[in-house]
Amino acid sequence: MCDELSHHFQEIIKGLGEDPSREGLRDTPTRAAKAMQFLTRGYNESLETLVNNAVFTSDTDEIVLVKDIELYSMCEHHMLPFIGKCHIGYLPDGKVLGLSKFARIVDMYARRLQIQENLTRQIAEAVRQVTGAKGVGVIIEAKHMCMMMRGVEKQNSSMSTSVMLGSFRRNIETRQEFLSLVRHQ
Ligand SMILES: Nc1nc2c(ncn2[C@@H]2O[C@H](COP(=O)(O)OP(=O)(O)OP(=O)(O)O)[C@@H](O)[C@H]2O)c(=O)[nH]1
Ligand SMILES: [Zn+2]
Repeated sequence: MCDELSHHFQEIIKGLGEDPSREGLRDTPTRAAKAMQFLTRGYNESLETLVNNAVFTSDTDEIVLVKDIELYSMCEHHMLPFIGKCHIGYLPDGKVLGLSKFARIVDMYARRLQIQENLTRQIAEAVRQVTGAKGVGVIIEAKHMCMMMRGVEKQNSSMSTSVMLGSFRRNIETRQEFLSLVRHQ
Protein backbone atom coordinates (compact mmCIF):
# COMPACT_ATOMS: atom_id res chain seq x y z
CA MET A 1 0.00 0.00 0.00
CA CYS A 2 2.78 2.40 0.99
CA ASP A 3 4.74 1.40 -2.16
CA GLU A 4 1.76 2.08 -4.35
CA LEU A 5 1.10 5.46 -2.73
CA SER A 6 4.76 6.30 -2.96
CA HIS A 7 4.69 5.56 -6.70
CA HIS A 8 1.74 7.92 -7.11
CA PHE A 9 3.54 10.67 -5.19
CA GLN A 10 6.49 10.25 -7.53
CA GLU A 11 4.10 10.80 -10.46
CA ILE A 12 2.66 13.88 -8.75
CA ILE A 13 6.15 15.31 -8.33
CA LYS A 14 6.83 14.69 -12.03
CA GLY A 15 3.44 16.19 -12.92
CA LEU A 16 4.43 19.35 -11.06
CA GLY A 17 7.41 19.64 -13.39
CA GLU A 18 9.94 18.69 -10.71
CA ASP A 19 12.72 16.12 -10.95
CA PRO A 20 11.98 13.31 -8.46
CA SER A 21 15.58 12.09 -8.68
CA ARG A 22 17.16 15.29 -7.37
CA GLU A 23 18.66 14.94 -3.93
CA GLY A 24 16.04 16.82 -1.90
CA LEU A 25 13.17 14.91 -3.50
CA ARG A 26 14.69 11.44 -3.69
CA ASP A 27 12.95 10.13 -0.54
CA THR A 28 9.98 12.44 -0.76
CA PRO A 29 7.51 10.00 -2.36
CA THR A 30 8.04 7.54 0.49
CA ARG A 31 7.93 10.27 3.14
CA ALA A 32 4.79 11.79 1.63
CA ALA A 33 3.12 8.37 1.42
CA LYS A 34 3.87 7.69 5.08
CA ALA A 35 2.68 11.15 6.09
CA MET A 36 -0.56 10.75 4.15
CA GLN A 37 -1.17 7.34 5.71
CA PHE A 38 -0.63 8.87 9.14
CA LEU A 39 -3.02 11.72 8.38
CA THR A 40 -5.73 9.24 7.34
CA ARG A 41 -5.05 6.53 9.88
CA GLY A 42 -8.59 6.82 11.20
CA TYR A 43 -9.70 4.45 8.43
CA ASN A 44 -7.87 1.63 10.22
CA GLU A 45 -9.45 2.21 13.63
CA SER A 46 -12.70 0.93 15.05
CA LEU A 47 -14.89 2.40 17.76
CA GLU A 48 -14.98 -0.83 19.72
CA THR A 49 -11.19 -1.26 19.88
CA LEU A 50 -10.64 2.39 20.66
CA VAL A 51 -13.14 2.50 23.54
CA ASN A 52 -11.64 -0.70 24.97
CA ASN A 53 -14.57 -1.15 27.38
CA ALA A 54 -13.72 2.10 29.18
CA VAL A 55 -17.37 2.76 29.98
CA PHE A 56 -18.10 3.07 33.68
CA THR A 57 -21.24 2.97 35.78
CA SER A 58 -22.12 6.35 37.26
CA ASP A 59 -25.26 8.00 38.58
CA THR A 60 -24.18 11.49 37.54
CA ASP A 61 -27.15 13.31 36.07
CA GLU A 62 -25.51 16.57 35.01
CA ILE A 63 -23.93 17.51 31.69
CA VAL A 64 -20.35 16.33 31.30
CA LEU A 65 -18.30 18.63 29.05
CA VAL A 66 -14.96 17.91 27.37
CA LYS A 67 -13.74 21.14 25.85
CA ASP A 68 -11.05 22.31 23.43
CA ILE A 69 -10.04 18.95 21.98
CA GLU A 70 -7.73 19.96 19.16
CA LEU A 71 -8.28 18.35 15.82
CA TYR A 72 -6.42 18.02 12.56
CA SER A 73 -8.36 16.78 9.58
CA MET A 74 -8.12 16.84 5.79
CA CYS A 75 -10.85 18.32 3.63
CA GLU A 76 -12.11 15.80 1.15
CA HIS A 77 -12.40 18.39 -1.62
CA HIS A 78 -8.82 19.59 -1.79
CA MET A 79 -7.01 17.16 0.52
CA LEU A 80 -5.71 20.15 2.48
CA PRO A 81 -5.80 20.37 6.27
CA PHE A 82 -8.48 21.91 8.38
CA ILE A 83 -7.52 22.58 11.95
CA GLY A 84 -9.58 23.46 14.96
CA LYS A 85 -11.12 22.36 18.19
CA CYS A 86 -14.00 20.23 19.24
CA HIS A 87 -16.26 20.49 22.29
CA ILE A 88 -18.31 17.49 23.38
CA GLY A 89 -21.05 17.50 25.99
CA TYR A 90 -23.31 14.67 27.05
CA LEU A 91 -25.97 13.90 29.60
CA PRO A 92 -25.17 10.43 30.93
CA ASP A 93 -27.79 7.76 31.45
CA GLY A 94 -26.08 5.56 34.04
CA LYS A 95 -22.79 5.27 32.11
CA VAL A 96 -19.81 7.56 31.58
CA LEU A 97 -16.99 7.21 29.08
CA GLY A 98 -13.27 7.28 29.92
CA LEU A 99 -12.05 10.85 29.44
CA SER A 100 -9.30 10.14 26.90
CA LYS A 101 -11.77 8.26 24.72
CA PHE A 102 -13.48 11.47 23.62
CA ALA A 103 -10.22 12.68 22.08
CA ARG A 104 -9.66 9.25 20.53
CA ILE A 105 -13.13 9.33 18.97
CA VAL A 106 -12.44 12.82 17.58
CA ASP A 107 -9.16 11.59 16.07
CA MET A 108 -10.63 8.43 14.60
CA TYR A 109 -13.05 10.47 12.49
CA ALA A 110 -10.82 13.52 11.96
CA ARG A 111 -7.97 11.43 10.56
CA ARG A 112 -9.85 10.72 7.35
CA LEU A 113 -10.88 12.72 4.29
CA GLN A 114 -13.74 14.75 5.67
CA ILE A 115 -16.04 17.70 5.55
CA GLN A 116 -16.57 19.42 8.85
CA GLU A 117 -20.32 18.89 8.98
CA ASN A 118 -20.04 15.10 8.57
CA LEU A 119 -17.18 14.92 11.04
CA THR A 120 -19.30 16.70 13.66
CA ARG A 121 -22.19 14.30 13.18
CA GLN A 122 -20.02 11.17 13.22
CA ILE A 123 -18.45 12.20 16.53
CA ALA A 124 -21.85 12.94 18.10
CA GLU A 125 -23.32 9.63 16.95
CA ALA A 126 -20.31 7.67 18.16
CA VAL A 127 -20.53 9.24 21.63
CA ARG A 128 -24.24 8.45 21.79
CA GLN A 129 -23.67 4.88 20.61
CA VAL A 130 -20.91 4.17 23.10
CA THR A 131 -22.46 5.83 26.17
CA GLY A 132 -26.19 5.45 25.51
CA ALA A 133 -26.41 9.05 26.78
CA LYS A 134 -29.73 10.90 27.12
CA GLY A 135 -28.29 13.66 24.97
CA VAL A 136 -25.11 14.61 23.15
CA GLY A 137 -23.88 17.93 21.76
CA VAL A 138 -20.80 18.43 19.60
CA ILE A 139 -19.40 21.72 18.34
CA ILE A 140 -16.42 22.08 16.02
CA GLU A 141 -14.70 25.39 15.21
CA ALA A 142 -12.10 25.10 12.47
CA LYS A 143 -10.05 26.94 9.90
CA HIS A 144 -9.68 25.44 6.45
CA MET A 145 -6.36 25.72 4.65
CA CYS A 146 -8.17 25.42 1.31
CA MET A 147 -9.77 28.78 2.08
CA MET A 148 -6.60 30.34 3.48
CA MET A 149 -3.70 29.18 1.30
CA ARG A 150 -5.63 29.15 -1.98
CA GLY A 151 -9.09 29.87 -3.41
CA VAL A 152 -10.65 32.88 -1.70
CA GLU A 153 -7.56 33.32 0.56
CA LYS A 154 -9.44 34.48 3.65
CA GLN A 155 -7.20 34.23 6.70
CA ASN A 156 -9.60 35.10 9.50
CA SER A 157 -12.81 33.26 8.82
CA SER A 158 -13.60 30.08 10.65
CA MET A 159 -16.46 27.64 10.44
CA SER A 160 -18.57 26.46 13.37
CA THR A 161 -20.68 23.35 13.11
CA SER A 162 -22.83 21.68 15.73
CA VAL A 163 -24.87 18.55 16.14
CA MET A 164 -27.35 18.10 18.98
CA LEU A 165 -28.86 14.70 19.69
CA GLY A 166 -31.55 13.49 22.11
CA SER A 167 -32.25 15.87 25.02
CA PHE A 168 -29.74 18.40 23.62
CA ARG A 169 -32.00 18.68 20.61
CA ARG A 170 -35.40 18.41 22.31
CA ASN A 171 -34.82 20.41 25.47
CA ILE A 172 -33.92 24.06 24.98
CA GLU A 173 -32.66 24.45 28.57
CA THR A 174 -30.25 21.53 28.25
CA ARG A 175 -28.97 22.89 24.96
CA GLN A 176 -28.55 26.39 26.46
CA GLU A 177 -26.67 24.98 29.45
CA PHE A 178 -24.30 23.13 27.10
CA LEU A 179 -23.72 26.24 24.99
CA SER A 180 -23.05 28.42 28.02
CA LEU A 181 -20.64 25.84 29.48
CA VAL A 182 -18.75 25.84 26.19
CA ARG A 183 -18.63 29.64 26.14
CA HIS A 184 -17.78 30.40 29.74
CA GLN A 185 -16.03 27.56 31.47
N1 LIG B 1 -19.39 22.76 3.68
C1 LIG B 1 -18.08 22.53 3.61
N2 LIG B 1 -17.39 22.94 2.55
C2 LIG B 1 -16.07 22.70 2.53
C3 LIG B 1 -15.38 22.04 3.54
N3 LIG B 1 -14.06 22.01 3.21
C4 LIG B 1 -13.96 22.60 2.00
N4 LIG B 1 -15.17 23.05 1.58
C5 LIG B 1 -15.60 23.76 0.37
O1 LIG B 1 -15.81 22.87 -0.70
C6 LIG B 1 -16.06 23.69 -1.84
C7 LIG B 1 -15.59 23.02 -3.11
O2 LIG B 1 -16.01 23.88 -4.14
P1 LIG B 1 -15.61 23.74 -5.70
O3 LIG B 1 -16.18 24.94 -6.42
O4 LIG B 1 -15.98 22.38 -6.17
O5 LIG B 1 -14.03 23.78 -5.65
P2 LIG B 1 -13.03 25.01 -5.90
O6 LIG B 1 -13.18 25.51 -7.31
O7 LIG B 1 -11.68 24.56 -5.49
O8 LIG B 1 -13.64 26.10 -4.90
P3 LIG B 1 -12.95 27.35 -4.21
O9 LIG B 1 -12.43 26.90 -2.88
O10 LIG B 1 -14.10 28.33 -4.06
O11 LIG B 1 -11.87 27.86 -5.10
C8 LIG B 1 -15.39 25.02 -1.54
O12 LIG B 1 -16.41 25.98 -1.37
C9 LIG B 1 -14.67 24.77 -0.20
O13 LIG B 1 -14.56 25.94 0.60
C10 LIG B 1 -16.14 21.59 4.64
O14 LIG B 1 -15.65 20.98 5.59
N5 LIG B 1 -17.49 21.85 4.63
ZN1 LIG C 1 -11.14 22.08 0.86
